[in-house]
Amino acid sequence: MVQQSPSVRIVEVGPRDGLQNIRDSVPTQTKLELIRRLQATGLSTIELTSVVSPRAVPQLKDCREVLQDEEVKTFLQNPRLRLPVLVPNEKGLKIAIEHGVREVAVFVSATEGFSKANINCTVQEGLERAKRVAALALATKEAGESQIAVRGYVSCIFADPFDGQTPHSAVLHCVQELLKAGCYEISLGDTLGVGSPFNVRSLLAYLKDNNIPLSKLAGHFHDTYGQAVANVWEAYTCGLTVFDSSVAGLGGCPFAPGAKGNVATEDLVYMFNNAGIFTGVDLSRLTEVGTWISKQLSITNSSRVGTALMIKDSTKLVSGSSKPQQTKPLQWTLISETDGLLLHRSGVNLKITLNRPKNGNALTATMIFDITKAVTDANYDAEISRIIITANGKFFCTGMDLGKDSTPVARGVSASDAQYARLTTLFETIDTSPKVTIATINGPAFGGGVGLAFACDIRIATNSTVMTLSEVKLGLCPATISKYVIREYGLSFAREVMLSARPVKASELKTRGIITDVVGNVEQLNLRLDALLDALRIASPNASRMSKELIRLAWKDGGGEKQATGIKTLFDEMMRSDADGAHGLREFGLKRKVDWDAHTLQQGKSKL
Ligand SMILES: CC(C)(COP(=O)([O-])OP(=O)([O-])OC[C@H]1O[C@@H](n2cnc3c(N)ncnc32)[C@H](O)[C@@H]1OP(=O)([O-])[O-])[C@@H](O)C(=O)NCCC(=O)NCCSC(=O)C[C@@](C)(O)CC(=O)[O-]
Repeated sequence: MVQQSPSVRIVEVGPRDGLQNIRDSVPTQTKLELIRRLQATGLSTIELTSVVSPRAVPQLKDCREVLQDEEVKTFLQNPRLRLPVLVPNEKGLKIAIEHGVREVAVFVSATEGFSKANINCTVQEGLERAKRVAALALATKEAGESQIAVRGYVSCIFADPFDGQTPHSAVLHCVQELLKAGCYEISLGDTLGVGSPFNVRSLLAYLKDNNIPLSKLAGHFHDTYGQAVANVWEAYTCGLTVFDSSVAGLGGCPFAPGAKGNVATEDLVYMFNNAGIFTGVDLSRLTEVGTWISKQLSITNSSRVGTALMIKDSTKLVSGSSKPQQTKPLQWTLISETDGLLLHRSGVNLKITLNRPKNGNALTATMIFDITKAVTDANYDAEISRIIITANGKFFCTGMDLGKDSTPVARGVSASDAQYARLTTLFETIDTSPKVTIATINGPAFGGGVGLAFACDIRIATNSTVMTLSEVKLGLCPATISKYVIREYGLSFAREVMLSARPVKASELKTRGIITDVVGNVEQLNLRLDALLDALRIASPNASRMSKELIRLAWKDGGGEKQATGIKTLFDEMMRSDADGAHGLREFGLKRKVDWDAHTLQQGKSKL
């Protein structure tokens, strides 16, 4: 297969620029793991470390160990990878060469104040030093090997923390000198992160007018004022195609109070991907690296894209796949059909479909009995892990059957025990089910229909869904369902909607966290359900049951003796040698992920 070469090259500077300002020492193994993970995302240029004095940059005092690592050594020999190492002087260069480094980076500041503070010399002295290092590096040419490539950095291109604004001419001077010294590329660093697109365009135009080929320049923007992504885009439209960035936006500048790190690599990849500009980087893997390193360093992930994608991923479990159309639909087999109810089965999933659309799926006594029986049977079936309640037609469920022969009150009779018992048993059977229950709500719900949805663990819905506690309009109250409605809504909101019978739309239900996901239509709802069920394969059914029990204990007996005893019982149960935990931990030790659906189906025969 022909490999497409990236239209934009990203220079990942996380392991060096990103880490060097972190005060707590980062273990070498974490640095190595970061490099390995970054390389696996498709990034082909990664700045490995900096061979500097441990006194100057204590965080990178393990640069030799990093370069000596066997995997890094293999990377260094890979002709497809560029792995620059920052070297401040000849000593650093010598060490880098000894470790097989094939590309080094030299750096200067365009401004005197920062040069003095950062490398304790004038700009001119810094340039002389960089030139000496570059000359030595370029002179190095072992038998059969190409010479060492040299990249140049110019910092403070827009402003200096001590001197203020940087004149364009100061940047031009440094760029000219470094190019003359043999640097193949100069990275222009907005070290303080103060520049904006206007400054970028103005500087690049000036450099171009002064005969600096833009193909020799790279952009290195920090994000202090939130302009970094915009600056990269502006530089790209001006003609630059190489950009420095760091995963999770790692980095900072000790001389710029409040300075943010580098522009986040995730944000760049996302931006270029959206513009159809190929970076060669797998965004999803990169996001995982950003999340991982942020956790390792106990810092907030500064990548907006990384954070957004991480949240999206973490809600996938309850909200289904972000791309339902890419989910392979499950095969559902009809296993039973009664008056008003269909039962389908797919693997460990049982779907109960209310099938009385002409009457808005209002709950007849037969339906209540059949739903209760189906849930009860499933509760005892070791091969069922999840129960889905959904409906055919325009409505999800219009609640208790109000037909004239259906309710005692409609018949002019007061004896209501049987109806009370029916409804109570129905909702309680669902609510106390040890299985994961999912209401897949295809449209409006009223009264008992709301109760049906609220007795379930997870709710997903179409945007035509509206929930109405309409009982007061009929002179009734939401009696048996109140247990679940008030639990999920909370007292104040429950009071408001019970007393007003206000229809609550899907969008509001989503905002309130009642519905985890809203989709456009029933087809999408079915796909979203399948995606959700697929995502839940990672969860052990027994662990889910115990988790449900913990929630119940907190709800019913929070802070009390019963909760404490219940937690202890569940703790003991999960630690048993024959429990799911034993299997899960064994597989974890073998670095294997458990498909709990497959595992469940291997145990015993289904009763249904
Ligand atoms: C749903 C809309 C807005 C549709 O309003 P619409 O779109 O104008 O359609 P419609 O009214 O023509 O309804 C379509 C069909 O569904 C029937 N239908 C509809 N709902 C029921 C029902 N519950 N029971 C029996 N039949 C029902 C309705 O009678 C009609 O059948 P058709 O006349 O064509 O043969 C309207 O029909 C309506 O307002 N229905 C009543 C909804 C309601 O208020 N439900 C609450 C019931 S009380 C309850 O659930 C008590 C409980 C359980 O909470 C107590 C407790 O908690 O203990």
